[in-house]
Amino acid sequence: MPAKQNTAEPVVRLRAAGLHFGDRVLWEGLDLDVAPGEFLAVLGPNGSGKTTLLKVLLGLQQLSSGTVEVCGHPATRGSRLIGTIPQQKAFPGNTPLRARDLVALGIDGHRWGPRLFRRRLNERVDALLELVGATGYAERPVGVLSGGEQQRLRAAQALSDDPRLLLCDEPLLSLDLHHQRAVSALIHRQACDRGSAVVFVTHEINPILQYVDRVLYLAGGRFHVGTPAEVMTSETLSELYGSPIEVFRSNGRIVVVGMPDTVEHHHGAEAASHDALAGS
Ligand SMILES: Nc1ncnc2c1ncn2[C@@H]1O[C@H](COP(=O)(O)OP(=O)(O)OP(=O)(O)O)[C@@H](O)[C@H]1O
Repeated sequence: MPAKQNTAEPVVRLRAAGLHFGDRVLWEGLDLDVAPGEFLAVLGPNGSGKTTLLKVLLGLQQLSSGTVEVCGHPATRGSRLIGTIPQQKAFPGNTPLRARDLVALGIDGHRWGPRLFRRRLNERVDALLELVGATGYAERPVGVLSGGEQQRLRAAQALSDDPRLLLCDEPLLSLDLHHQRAVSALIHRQACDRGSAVVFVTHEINPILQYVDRVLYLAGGRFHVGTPAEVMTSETLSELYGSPIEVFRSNGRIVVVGMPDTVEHHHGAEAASHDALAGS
């Protein structure tokens, strides 16, 4: 049950979704709706399939079983309804783009017509640069910017065309605390004010805890969906990981103790045991 009671058609609809590579099961039997304006955090250890889930929504990865729809249609590549902040990779030093050119690339000019395009494009780019605190380096080549400066531009680019679905793959990596707060607040505003559904992959829930409606936790071929209060508990995480884990709350932060170094992936029929855990 979504935390927000939203009767609108879901932006994301996964039904009986399964994904495996060979006999290695990432997840199976995943039923999940993400509503307009909902902020879903996707957590889980390395290799649990978080980025692969985003690829499925982008139409870049076929499901092994089940169906996936985005805005009522099967997920397809190149959808302009989706904005993405990808996992960070530095731009090469000689990338022939200024910061503002990168943001402008995300904007679909056809919406405004050619005559108005140039002026309104510039206004929109200026507004986005200001939102992410990048006005000061708008004219600099992206290849010479720091990792955090580049990441703020990716956030601006992802929001530039007002996406119905915003996919974020660890977007806070390499941002200092101030800009972590600014970028996560910006993403949250996009959900609240513009009704975008947000799917936010992260290893660290605390910087976004105040914004998260629900968590999809993937681990070892199993998953659990629910509010942070339902999922981030000693009982649920111990069940998911198959070993004792303690979850504490302190000063509004969640502290998880006892994570195993490696997580066994379930294979074939064995993975069906996730059913008892699926809370969606
Ligand atoms: N096309 C593919 N063929 C085979 N295996 C793949 C393919 N794509 C992904 N995998 C495997 O699926 C697993 C999940 O990968 P994914 O990148 O989704 O993990 P993740 O949860 O995002 O991890 P991380 O936290 O490390 O970023 C990995 O073990 C990866 O090697």
